[in-house]
Amino acid sequence: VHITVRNPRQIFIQHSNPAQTPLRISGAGARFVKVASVNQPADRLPVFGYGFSNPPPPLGSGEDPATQTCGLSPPFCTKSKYRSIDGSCNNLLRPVWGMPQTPYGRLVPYNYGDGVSAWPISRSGNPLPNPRDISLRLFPDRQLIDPIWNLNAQQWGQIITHDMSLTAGIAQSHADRITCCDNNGLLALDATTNPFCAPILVPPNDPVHSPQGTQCMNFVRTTSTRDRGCTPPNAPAEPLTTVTAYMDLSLVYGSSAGQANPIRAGAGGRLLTILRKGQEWPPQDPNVTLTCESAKSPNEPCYLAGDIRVNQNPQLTVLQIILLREHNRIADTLSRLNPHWDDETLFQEARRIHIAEIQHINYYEYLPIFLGFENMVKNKLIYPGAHGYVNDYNPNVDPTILDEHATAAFRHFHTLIRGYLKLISERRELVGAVRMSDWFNRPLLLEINDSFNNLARGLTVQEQGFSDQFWDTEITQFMFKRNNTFGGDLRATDIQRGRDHGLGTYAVTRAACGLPVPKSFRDMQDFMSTENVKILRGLYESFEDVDLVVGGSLERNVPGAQAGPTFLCILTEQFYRTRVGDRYFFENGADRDTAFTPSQLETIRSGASMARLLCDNADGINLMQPRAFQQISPGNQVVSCDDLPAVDLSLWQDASGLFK
Ligand code: HEM
Repeated sequence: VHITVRNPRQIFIQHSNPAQTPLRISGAGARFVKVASVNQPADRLPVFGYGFSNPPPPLGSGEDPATQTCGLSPPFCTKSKYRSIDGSCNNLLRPVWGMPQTPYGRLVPYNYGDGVSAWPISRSGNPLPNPRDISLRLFPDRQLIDPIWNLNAQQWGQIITHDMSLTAGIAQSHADRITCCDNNGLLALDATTNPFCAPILVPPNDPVHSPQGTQCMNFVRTTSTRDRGCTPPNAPAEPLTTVTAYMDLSLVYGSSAGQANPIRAGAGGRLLTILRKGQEWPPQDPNVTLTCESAKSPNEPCYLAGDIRVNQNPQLTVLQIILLREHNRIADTLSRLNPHWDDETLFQEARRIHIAEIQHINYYEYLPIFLGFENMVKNKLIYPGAHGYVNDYNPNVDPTILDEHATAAFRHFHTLIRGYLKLISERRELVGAVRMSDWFNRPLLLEINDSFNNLARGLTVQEQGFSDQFWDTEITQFMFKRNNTFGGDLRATDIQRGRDHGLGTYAVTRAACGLPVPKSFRDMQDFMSTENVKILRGLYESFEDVDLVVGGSLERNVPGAQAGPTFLCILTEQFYRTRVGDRYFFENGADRDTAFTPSQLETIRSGASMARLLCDNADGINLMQPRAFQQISPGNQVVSCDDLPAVDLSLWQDASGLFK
């Protein structure tokens, strides 16, 4: 069945039997008819289903690179075969696009209380409903699990997130730099005086926190262009992101030379590792007490990587380590094939192959699960079965991460999180489980006995949570609880962050997506359940006040996808831009200096898979199901890792010495 959401912009989703969907996904086990290579004219506007074109101002029309980087010196570009570490010069005409320390992009105008930076308010001028109250009433814990996809699908989403954005000035894992609400849940002196403070107040009827006497949860506002003094007086504050926007594994390699250099080994093109009990682990963070605040001793493992969030939760850290080892595995193989290559060539070539593998996994294996296969094909996000290059790079498409994506739509997938993590043996038997909140910011767990391998297998065996309005209490009652009985609430934080960034409301964003716009609470029943609309009516004064973060998460999922129409619109737009706005996207062959050879591209397409990534980089994993984002099932049984296709790195052998 084709589902068509109303004109002029449309979402097409093929409603297919979900059990069959995975068979359509590329990677291991894909069956596609080959099509010829695709050439998109480079100067076309993004002909994308939703029609957001946001054409950039013509060059020379006052676009000032210095303001775009908020005071940092604009980059000087030389054309290179390799991506820069900070994303600069990916777009040769607009070299700051996608760089760290630049503002998030926007689909709809800012919605601050005063149009500049003040906290958003309701139409009537009254405060918006309390975010913790909204969380308690609309996002409770029901433990509904996904029948098809495993925890790896959930966890990989966080990897993609960390590759794409990071709010400036916010720790997102360890203690914030400003205390608006102290560790005992009491309002601090700064709460009312520090302009960065917007603590989440605990409502008096909070069944969890009120009896404890907890008044608040800490919340620090994101650093914006105004805070850095690079916005004119009456222009809206633009929140900043601090990592590269590109899908370039910045979480592995860092987003600046200062981050990248300390994690490089300086020989063999490798990243730095420490050998313990015969396995490679990331280097130690020099500031254990700050970074891994839950560590009981400064000698506990606390990792340093390209992203400051690396230690945040055990399964995130498992995947970061898998990615670190994959880089070194590629570098070691290249070094054997090409003994004449120096450290820099080996590093850059390994990085380039690694990024291509992950882009392939992200677009052809992961995203179709959440955005819907047909939706991605129709909107030109993927070209399944393509043979040869897909030349769709468009220098007019800005790859900057949209605030609506990072602060609302992609955060919806916090709903998939499971609070207890299963430990699974090689025989795929349950050997234990850990509670997430016992191990936030404490990666020691991974090095206890065989936990790393057990957790990695657990990712592929345990079910992810269902994509719905139900959230696990480990992240709504116990997040970063440290030594306390209870902790923070990620859902309330997401709602508060949306307001902090002045996101447009739910109704305004629906309009921007070309979706039917509600004219009353009652109209909202077309997109969400009557019970939820009733609760919304009890919380908000007007349907026009409903936050995007809240309304978007309550919509019924579009068949074949794991989000409602509004979030699907935003996600599809973002991942379109991320692909088409990246000159180095792995399928792009328009520029011979940066392209893979046709045979290299084919081996990435046929050999890179999530299953192979896990097999190759966890010592104890010798068996894996081919579709590693999907639970083990009759059509997806574990097989020997040796039977899974692999990327043929011999195609990078440089016998002629021409490479260097
Ligand atoms: C156990 C898993 C996870 C935990 C504990 C977690 C926790 C957090 C926290 C604490 C923040 C910052 C909140 C704030 O202060 O605004 C955040 C941000 C975010 N999370 Fe998660 N998260 C998890 C998994 C995921 C997953 C699976 C996704 C998506 C598939 C996701 C998407 C995002 C996004 C897009 C942001 C905003 C990033 C930025 O621009 O800074 N997270 N998460």
